Amino acid sequence: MQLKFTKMNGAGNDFVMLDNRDRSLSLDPSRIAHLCDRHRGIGADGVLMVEPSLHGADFLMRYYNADGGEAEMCGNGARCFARFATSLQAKPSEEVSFETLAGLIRAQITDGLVTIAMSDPHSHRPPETLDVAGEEMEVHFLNTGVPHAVAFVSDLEAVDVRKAGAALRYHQAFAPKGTNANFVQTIEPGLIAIRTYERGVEDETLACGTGVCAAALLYHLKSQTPSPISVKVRGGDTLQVGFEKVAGNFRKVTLTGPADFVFAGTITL
Ligand SMILES: N[C@H](CCC[C@H](N)C(=O)O)C(=O)O
Repeated sequence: MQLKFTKMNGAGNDFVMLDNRDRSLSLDPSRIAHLCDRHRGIGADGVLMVEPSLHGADFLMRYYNADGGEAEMCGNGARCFARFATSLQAKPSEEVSFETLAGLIRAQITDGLVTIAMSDPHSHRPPETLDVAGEEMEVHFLNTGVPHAVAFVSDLEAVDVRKAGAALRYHQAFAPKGTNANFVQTIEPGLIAIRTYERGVEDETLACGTGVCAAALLYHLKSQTPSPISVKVRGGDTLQVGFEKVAGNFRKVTLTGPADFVFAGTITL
């Protein structure tokens, strides 16, 4: 089987993009994982498929992690999806909407930067002290389309993200589905830095969009710093998170950042 694909990345979080508007593709988890394999496949943190909308949006977005499992949402992936899906249109639009398992996402494309309006965050938990790989950490939690545990630290470079990230990702407190694990350091008021161990990639990624949103919103709760909040990711980019508070709840959360085409090709499966 010859499969056409496009490779993109959003702030270093990289993806295989597939056009499945005819719904002819049916890839099992092992094939998805093969596409993401950095030695035997194309190499990526995940796979995004463009499918026809089911409820009146422009498209439907399916997201799969590198381990082949489907996830509800992907923030960096959604920005890449917006640019890729509109590139398939006869007259590419600058605004696009698409359904995800986490809800409807609207995107605005301007000069290579993409702003997505996220689904409303939920399931906020007050911080709790957890044993994370033998170290006591105060851990916050928020679901921004997918689950995120966030620990604020004084020195991001000193964190063993693979060890502490895996311990948090599989921690009993987040069983059975687990969570993404984020470590955040305040750089200056309104600017934080983040490192993320991603569920389903099972490693640190160069950026995690939904993690960036969770970190920014939880940082607001800690510091009362107003919107927008800038977040510097491991890959070197700085993403912007906007939000409003309505009756104490976060609403109109937006994520702005790059979404770049890298190459297109055909893989033999
Ligand atoms: N690994 C995440 C999904 C992708 C999130 C990340 N790539 C993003 O940009 O939001 C999970 O399984 O919950």
